[in-house]
Amino acid sequence: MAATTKLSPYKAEFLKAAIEGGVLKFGSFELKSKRTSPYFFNAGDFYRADLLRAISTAYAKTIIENGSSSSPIEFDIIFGPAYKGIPLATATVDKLADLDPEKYEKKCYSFDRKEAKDHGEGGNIVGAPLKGKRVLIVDDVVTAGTAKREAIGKIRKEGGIVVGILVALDRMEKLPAPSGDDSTPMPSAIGEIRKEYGIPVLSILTLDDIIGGLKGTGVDDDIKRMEEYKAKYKASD
Ligand SMILES: O=P(O)(O)OC[C@H]1O[C@H](OP(=O)(O)OP(=O)(O)O)[C@H](O)[C@@H]1O
Ligand SMILES: O=C(O)c1cc(=O)[nH]c(=O)[nH]1
Repeated sequence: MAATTKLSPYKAEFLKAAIEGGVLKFGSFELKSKRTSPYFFNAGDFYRADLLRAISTAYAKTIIENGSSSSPIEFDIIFGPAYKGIPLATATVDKLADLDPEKYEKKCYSFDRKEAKDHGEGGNIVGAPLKGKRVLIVDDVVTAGTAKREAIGKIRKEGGIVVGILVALDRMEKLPAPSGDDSTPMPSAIGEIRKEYGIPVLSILTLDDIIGGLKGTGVDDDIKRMEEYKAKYKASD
């Protein structure tokens, strides 16, 4: 892939790594929503060390960059919802400590079990205790928002304070309309979570970043299909 020019360097590097590593694919994919998408991002494929490094670096830089803006995300614990969120959250806290030890080396990670353990240490949270702590959720994507709401519920039940969510990709797409009519304007799942919980939901990349980052790289057909998909499913918020 030729170098991308419109994105900030860390976003462009992440996009390049995701495509070259086969994590971001182009073609025809059925989503959880049953929509047929011309692109698919599978965070379960970040299992190779160089790819894990690429995504944890991009998460860490998104946090650091946001931290220098007027609304910094201050947190004590990065929480990764089971299962795919677990390696993402642990790698991110490690990468943050590498990039800025003074600020991040005492930050912690934590994650949930899908099923509570009734022996040994018991419970359904592994890692740093959440009580009274500011918790940033790191995960792959938001589709309907169900898994994120569940994670927020678990964290709050343990006494943690959820301060934000960071995902790898914001697909910028609308929730399905109750009528099933795709032409009905609808908000995004990410937008609904922002409103409902009053927390920031950040992403490394958006669909617009992918389209913009790919322009001029000779994949015009993929770009066209993503633009058509966006025209059909873009959220109203
Ligand atoms: O419901 P949403 O918040 O929109 O998110 C969708 C989540 O669903 C999938 O993971 P899943 O919960 O199936 O768990 P897994 O990581 O074990 O695959 C996917 O990888 C997202 O993380
Ligand atoms: O909406 C989905 O099901 C979905 C889209 C995507 O790009 N990646 C993913 O893991 N799920």
